[in-house]
Amino acid sequence: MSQSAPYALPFHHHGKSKVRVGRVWREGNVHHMVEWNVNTMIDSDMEHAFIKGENTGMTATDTQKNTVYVVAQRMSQRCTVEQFAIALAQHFVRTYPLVSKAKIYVEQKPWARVQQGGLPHDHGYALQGTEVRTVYVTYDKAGKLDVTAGIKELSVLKTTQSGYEGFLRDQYTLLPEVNDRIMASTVTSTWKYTSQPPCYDAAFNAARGALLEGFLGPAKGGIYSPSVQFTLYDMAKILLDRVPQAESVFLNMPNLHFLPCAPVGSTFKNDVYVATSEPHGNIEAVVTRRTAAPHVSKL
Ligand SMILES: O=c1[nH]c(=O)c2[nH]c(=O)[nH]c2[nH]1
Repeated sequence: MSQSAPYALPFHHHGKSKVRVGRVWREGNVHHMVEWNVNTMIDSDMEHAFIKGENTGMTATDTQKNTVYVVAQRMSQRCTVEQFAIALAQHFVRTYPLVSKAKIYVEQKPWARVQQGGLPHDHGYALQGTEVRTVYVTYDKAGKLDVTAGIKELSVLKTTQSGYEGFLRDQYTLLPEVNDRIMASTVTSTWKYTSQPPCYDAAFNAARGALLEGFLGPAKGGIYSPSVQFTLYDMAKILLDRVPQAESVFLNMPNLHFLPCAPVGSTFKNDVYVATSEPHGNIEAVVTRRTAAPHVSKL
């Protein structure tokens, strides 16, 4: 760094946000489509741009955006969002000498093939739910690859098998203790892989299934939740059981309150609720294997 620079620049990176790409793989009449929202970020030796106003050697964010489409086209075989993010990160590090690390975050929109008369449609998709599949990949010059997969805003609700009792009471506490309430959340989770699973899609589906099972329990009867906290830990536990390549699970769980309602002229009869989204509780934790380093990530 320049001797004449009056202040240090301990951190900088630059990238392009929200690059939206659709990718279709046409296998005869059967087409496969994904939609990705890509965020690129690169660490590079570009102090001179900040301090001296010299852009020599800089990989412009416009170039990064263009590269998203180039690498999407290069993925000639159907691929997972993780494989795409890895290819993109490796491209930046391997192509540009001044780039020391690429950090790629991608959200996949929940397009799902429509079933028509019991048959999968050749080329027709519908949006499934609101949850988004995510991946955050980093790759550096030393060849260190980190893959953190996730799901954003998986909306879940159960009408019973949830309560909240035994908490501290003082002059500020109004909340009654209950052993039967509605529990609802939009779960955001990320899990970091120590090694590559045999199939990223299968690992994602297993993780999603684990989160749902931890929240809801078995189809018949469900499972009792004494708090969002306990359920969160259970969800992460099942995920770590089912996905052996995952080492650390981050979970963010808003507690979306359904408030018992007494309609005018009546009382609460376990049937009518005021549905709310704000204010909401917010419970967050990281659960890891004993030997693993935690990753804290809202991505
Ligand atoms: O499961 C819950 N955890 C809390 O921490 C909390 N706080 C609260 O008011 N209700 C709940 N419910």
